[in-house]
Amino acid sequence: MFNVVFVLGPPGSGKGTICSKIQENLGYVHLSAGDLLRAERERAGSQFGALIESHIKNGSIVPVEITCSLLENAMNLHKTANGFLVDGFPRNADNLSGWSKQMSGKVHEQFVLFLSCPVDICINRCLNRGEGRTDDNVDSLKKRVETYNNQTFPIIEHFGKLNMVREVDSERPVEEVYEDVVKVFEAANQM
Ligand SMILES: Nc1ncnc2c1ncn2[C@@H]1O[C@H](COP(=O)(O)OP(=O)(O)OP(=O)(O)O)[C@@H](O)[C@H]1O
Ligand SMILES: Nc1ccn([C@H]2C[C@H](O)[C@@H](COP(=O)(O)O)O2)c(=O)n1
Ligand SMILES: [Mg+2]
Repeated sequence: MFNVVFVLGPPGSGKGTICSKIQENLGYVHLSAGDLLRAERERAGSQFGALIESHIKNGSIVPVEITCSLLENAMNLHKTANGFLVDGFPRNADNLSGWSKQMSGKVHEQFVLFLSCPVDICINRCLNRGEGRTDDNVDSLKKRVETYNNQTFPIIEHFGKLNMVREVDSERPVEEVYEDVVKVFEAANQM
C-alpha cells in the first residue's frame, strides 16, 4: 500500500520547492506529475510527446491514463518509501476518477497539502523562474490559471468536504512556509 500526500496549489505557489525540502528531510519521495510528463515528452520513442507538449503549452490537462501510469511506475521504483508527495495531481475530475479507477486498493491517501498564494504573485514567480519551461510565458500562464480556477480548485474543495485538506499560506518566504508544512506532517504522522 503506497502512502500518498497530494500537493496542490496554483502554478508558482511553490509545490516543487516545498516538496524538495520535504523529500530531503521527512523521508517522502517527491513525484511531480509535471516533471514526469516533461520527461515522457523528451523520451526517445514516446508516442505521447506531441500530445503532452500541446497540453503543457495550452495549460490544459493530459489524459489521466498517461499521467497516472507514469506516477504508478515511479512509485513502483520506490516500494520501500515511507510515502509519496504526488505534486500537481489530481488536477481535474478526469485525474481524480482515473486515479480512483487505477489506484484503488493500492494507495492510502493521507491528506492534501494545499499551498495557497495570490495568483498575481504566482504568475510573477513563474515568469522569473528561469528554468526554460515552455509554459512559463504570459499566454500559457493565463490558460494554466484558468485551468486551476475552473478544474483544480474544485478538486481541492472536494477533498475539503472530506476534511482532508491542510492549507498553508505560501505567499511568505520559503523557510516560513516550510516551518508550517513540517507542522502539518508532524501532526499527520504524530512525529
Ligand atoms: N515562498 C516562496 N517565496 C518566493 N519564491 C518562491 C517561493 N516558493 C517558490 N518560489 C519560487 O517560485 C518559483 C515557482 O516555484 P515552484 O516551481 O516550486 O512552484 P510550483 O507550484 O511547483 O509551480 P508549477 O505548478 O508551475 O510547477 C520558483 O522560481 C521558486 O524558486
Ligand atoms: N496532473 C497533471 C499535472 C501536470 N500536467 C501538465 C499540465 C501542466 O500545466 C503541466 C505542468 O505541470 P506543473 O509542472 O506546473 O505541475 O503539466 C497535467 O496535464 N496533468
Ligand atoms: Mg512544480
